[in-house]
Amino acid sequence: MEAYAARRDTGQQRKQDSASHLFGNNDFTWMNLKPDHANRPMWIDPKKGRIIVESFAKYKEQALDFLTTVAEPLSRPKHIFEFALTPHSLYAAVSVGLTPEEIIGNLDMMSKTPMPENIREFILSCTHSYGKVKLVLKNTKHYIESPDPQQLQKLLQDEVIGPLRVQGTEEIITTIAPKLAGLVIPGTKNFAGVQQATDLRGKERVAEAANETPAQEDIVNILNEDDEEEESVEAVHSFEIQDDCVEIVQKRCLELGLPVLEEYDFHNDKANPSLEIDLKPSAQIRTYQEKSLSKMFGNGRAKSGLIVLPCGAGKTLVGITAACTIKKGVIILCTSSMSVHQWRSEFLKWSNINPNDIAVFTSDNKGKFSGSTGIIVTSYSMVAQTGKRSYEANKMMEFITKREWGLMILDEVHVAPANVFRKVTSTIKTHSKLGLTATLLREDDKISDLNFLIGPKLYEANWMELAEDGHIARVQCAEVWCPMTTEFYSEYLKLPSKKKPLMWTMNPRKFQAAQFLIDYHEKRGDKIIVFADNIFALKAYATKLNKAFIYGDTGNAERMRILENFQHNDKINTLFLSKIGDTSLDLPEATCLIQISSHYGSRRQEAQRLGRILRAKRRNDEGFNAFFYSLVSKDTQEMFYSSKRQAFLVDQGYAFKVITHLQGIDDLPDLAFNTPAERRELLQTILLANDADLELDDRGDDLFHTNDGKSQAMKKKKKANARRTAGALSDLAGGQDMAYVEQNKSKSKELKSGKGKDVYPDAIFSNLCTQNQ
Ligand SMILES: Nc1ncnc2c1ncn2[C@@H]1O[C@H](COP(=O)(O)OP(=O)(O)OP(=O)(O)O)[C@@H](O)[C@H]1O
Repeated sequence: MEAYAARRDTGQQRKQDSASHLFGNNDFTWMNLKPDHANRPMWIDPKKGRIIVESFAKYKEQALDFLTTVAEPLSRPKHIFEFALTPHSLYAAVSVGLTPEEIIGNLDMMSKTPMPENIREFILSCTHSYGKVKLVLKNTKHYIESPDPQQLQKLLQDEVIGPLRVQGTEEIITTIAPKLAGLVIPGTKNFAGVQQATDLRGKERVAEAANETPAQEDIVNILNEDDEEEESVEAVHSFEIQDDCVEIVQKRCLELGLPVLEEYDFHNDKANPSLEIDLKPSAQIRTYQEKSLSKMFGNGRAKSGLIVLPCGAGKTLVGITAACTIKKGVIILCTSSMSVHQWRSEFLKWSNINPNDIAVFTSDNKGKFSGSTGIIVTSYSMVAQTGKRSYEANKMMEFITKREWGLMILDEVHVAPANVFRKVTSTIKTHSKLGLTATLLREDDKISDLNFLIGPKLYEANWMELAEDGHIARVQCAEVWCPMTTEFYSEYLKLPSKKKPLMWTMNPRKFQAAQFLIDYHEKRGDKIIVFADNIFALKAYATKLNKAFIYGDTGNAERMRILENFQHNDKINTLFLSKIGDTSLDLPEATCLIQISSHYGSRRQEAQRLGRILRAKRRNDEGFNAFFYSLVSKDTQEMFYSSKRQAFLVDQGYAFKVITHLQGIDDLPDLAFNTPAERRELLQTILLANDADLELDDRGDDLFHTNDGKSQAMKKKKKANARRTAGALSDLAGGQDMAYVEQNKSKSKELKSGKGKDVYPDAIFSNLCTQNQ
């Protein structure tokens, strides 16, 4: 993009005034405003292809709708939204059926200034070859298909792709490809509630259009245009490629500037048996779910790609509706066996699928469906496993790999490593792939792999919009700055960098802030999750404050007992969790999060943790807000990591308030580490901490993770190295200081012994929630 800008942005006449120097190279006053610019919602930066939308503009909704299809959302704070045109976003736009001319025309129409020439060129150069080549699966064979036979000849002459054509097959096959008129997705247009909403939106737009200037009318008309296409026929040409080389061909085509689109003409698939499945009439798809699905099924075929919706926004129902639309065999891959069972029960809840037609494949269950086709729900690890399998597991894998699937749903796509996807997508033959995730963030930068392993991003929801509509909770975010005590800070400066994180986590002022916030929110009636990656800190905080905690080594039965108490026992309102609680944790009772230690600058972890309160049960109570606090030790490196972590959420429109002093903290009775002696003792403990104490919980970030053989072995090895015991702590601390470790009996132990197991009936619990509104 910058290269285009450099070529084009020369010698433009800038209007100089007294403020011009403040804008430097970003002074775009030379661009002429259109006469009716006030009615147009956006600006296009001619240098970087960035698009700025005024959130207060009249047609912002239509502009956002269109931009979600053609551009990547970068940031969506309250008043200004920023998008970027990128090769990937334009690829996604073409894949949902937009032509380069439509993209340019619509952008130009909505822009306050004429479309910059270099942006026009950029769009044309990125899109002229997109959509020309498709990957199609027919009768379990893979074909490269194109309406242009010359394009295929070029590919056949390519040194990488040429040899991958299946020998002995016709060089180029020509067939007729019917194009379908507008498709009706079950549940999105058929159901009464949604139909009414759609009608209403349509009427509002027509009424508005009656009072528009010509330019506005254009915007309304073009954006309201349906995707309907005339029934037409055209010739398509194809050649067959070897099944195990699909990825090589896809990668090579991308290098040649011909990204391969995967499309499935499921209406005309007579080779695969149809599945009896429909959404139940009670299932009403929400507007954003409908929008995301319309990107997948835009031109009557199923396109492979990624749908990004925040935690708790209903990705499962999106997947189920996709399955009900395609009505062929479906395979679903999840991150844990817990979610495998959740997916199956959600299918039974939302659709009329016969329970015999949906089976699960986990280490404990190897069921098959009874009919000629059906649904299998399994986990990535079951399919990608490399070691020796049991006889039944082998049979099951054969059952899965020997057939052709209509749809593969990949849940939580950002979590599994790229090589696992590679294994899954290359061993299972499927016509279309749908990846679901809350964030496309990976700290290992492997996210771009998803683009050709699964497909482009088809839709990304706006978190703030969903919160406004009550689909996810509104969250108030705050960063609490905790000064280091003098003695801690002078030691902090001297310590080697690997010991510093423990110092900023165990900072006594941070401890006090956590204690105060827990007390404050418990009194408000909140249920609080405190996150600490460092296990030493997790145990120290929880023990001192007499709260329950769960980390990697907590056994399954104990985890369940603690979680159950947290949900239903009004005496257990705070739960300390290591990073194993970052994902998959469904605790809609939780309304407040406090983060005391985290994985450095991980934006993904920050977003996942916030996700734990987005589905708060009370989200639709009037005036309800959930709270997310990040406690940060002032003047330490943690400040830097903290701002890095927040970047993604800030881009989603969350504003982090900085709290430098917690009102009333000094009046809290029994404030921990309030005397110099206590603080000195704590400092001694930290200075003598061994390497194991510095470790973060690396037992995966899934609370319901069931360890396979390998991770069990790792677990044992870890245990042998770790020397973290109460005894060690007290030994180091000296006589009177033993109080620190032993004075409070662990809440977790209390729960284990059954003492705290006082499960209140739901009625009392919900009464408690409303009282403390
Ligand atoms: N259209 C809808 N109508 C009613 N309820 C819905 C709808 N869509 C989703 N839900 C409900 O919202 C809740 C969250 O849905 P789901 O578990 O699919 O979210 P998710 O996006 O997968 O979240 P996570 O990323 O945390 O797993 C569920 O209780 C689900 O039943």
